[in-house]
Amino acid sequence: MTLSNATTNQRNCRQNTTEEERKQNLFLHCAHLVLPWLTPAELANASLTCKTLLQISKSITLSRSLDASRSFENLAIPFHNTADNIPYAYFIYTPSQIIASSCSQSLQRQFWGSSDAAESNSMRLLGLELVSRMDDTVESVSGCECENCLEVGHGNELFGCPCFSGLEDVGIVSECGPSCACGPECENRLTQRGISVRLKIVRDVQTGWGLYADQLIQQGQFICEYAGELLTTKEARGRQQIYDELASRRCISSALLVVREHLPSGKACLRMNIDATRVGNVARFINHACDGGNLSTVVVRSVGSMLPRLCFFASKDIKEGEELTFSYGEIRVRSKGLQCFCGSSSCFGILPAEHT
Ligand SMILES: C[S@@+](CC[C@H](N)C(=O)[O-])C[C@H]1O[C@@H](n2cnc3c(N)ncnc32)[C@H](O)[C@@H]1O
Repeated sequence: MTLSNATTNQRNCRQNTTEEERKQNLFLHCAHLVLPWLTPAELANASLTCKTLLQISKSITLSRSLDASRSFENLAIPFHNTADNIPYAYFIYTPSQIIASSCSQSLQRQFWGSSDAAESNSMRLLGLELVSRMDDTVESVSGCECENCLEVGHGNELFGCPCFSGLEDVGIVSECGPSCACGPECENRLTQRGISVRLKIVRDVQTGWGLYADQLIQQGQFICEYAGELLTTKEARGRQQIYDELASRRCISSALLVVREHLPSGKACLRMNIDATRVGNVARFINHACDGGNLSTVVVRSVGSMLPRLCFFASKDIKEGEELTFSYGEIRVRSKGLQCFCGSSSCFGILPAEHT
């Protein structure tokens, strides 16, 4: 071989290597873009194809298990499982209520689990745009123009803002909203700033995933909203039938909540059907306790917002590591009623089911 032949071979070889590297980098880049959109079953299939995809799938699974909220909340909410080998629960995350019909097309899947923070952030913002937030449904009512919405009086009572009415004891609270001049930092928007207590999601063999306190929580502290798809009663009835059927075969853990607001006369004046089964937030993991648990539910109205929101507050002091629970409602005898494992001394033995 002559000297010039050898040099040409070396150059071809280097060009081939660079081309191989370029293809490999492109493959990696595409995999990092596509795999976080996959469901667990699709991810498992992809991981069987080659070592590279197996590695990426593993890192996606780890990052999913570290934050159920996909950075939508202020604090990460991790999954913990020593009961079996399921690393996380898969669903589409929304930090606030959404209208079911508008999300059915756009929210079939969600970007979740990339270890690249920049990519994750831009995809999260894209996800937020896809979510048609209830904040957009604004009534034309005039709100407050206070400089300081809530002032503390001598007896520690709050007063000042006409929007404020704190009636937690009867389960209704009114907050400043989109029609008010005050901004997001206003003290009378407690439930609008997202989750501010550390929480975790723990798996139990009998009750499945459950939401737990990861710090001491004081009585009266705001925990989270019950976010999900807002359904018409007709839609809710249809979905409940399907969920009941699937739940009796242990194929699904449904999270369809019916909220009724009552007039002092006892008559129901408002009914909300919130389904967090497919699209929801961490409240979908709150299990039932026959003794009422440690959470109370409060209907929160924000001035100018058309629809109220259902929020959870601590009904007593809650220790770090304690499970957060509330009562799903009255027990009703059903042929396919699920067994209750709440463990309280007043346990009825059967899970309450909604009259949808
Ligand atoms: C809103 S989800 C709560 C999260 C659920 N544990 C999960 O794994 O996704 C409601 C479902 O959780 C289960 N569950 C909740 N409380 C329970 C209890 N006290 N005993 C047994 N199962 C319970 C039932 O399967 C119920 O349909």
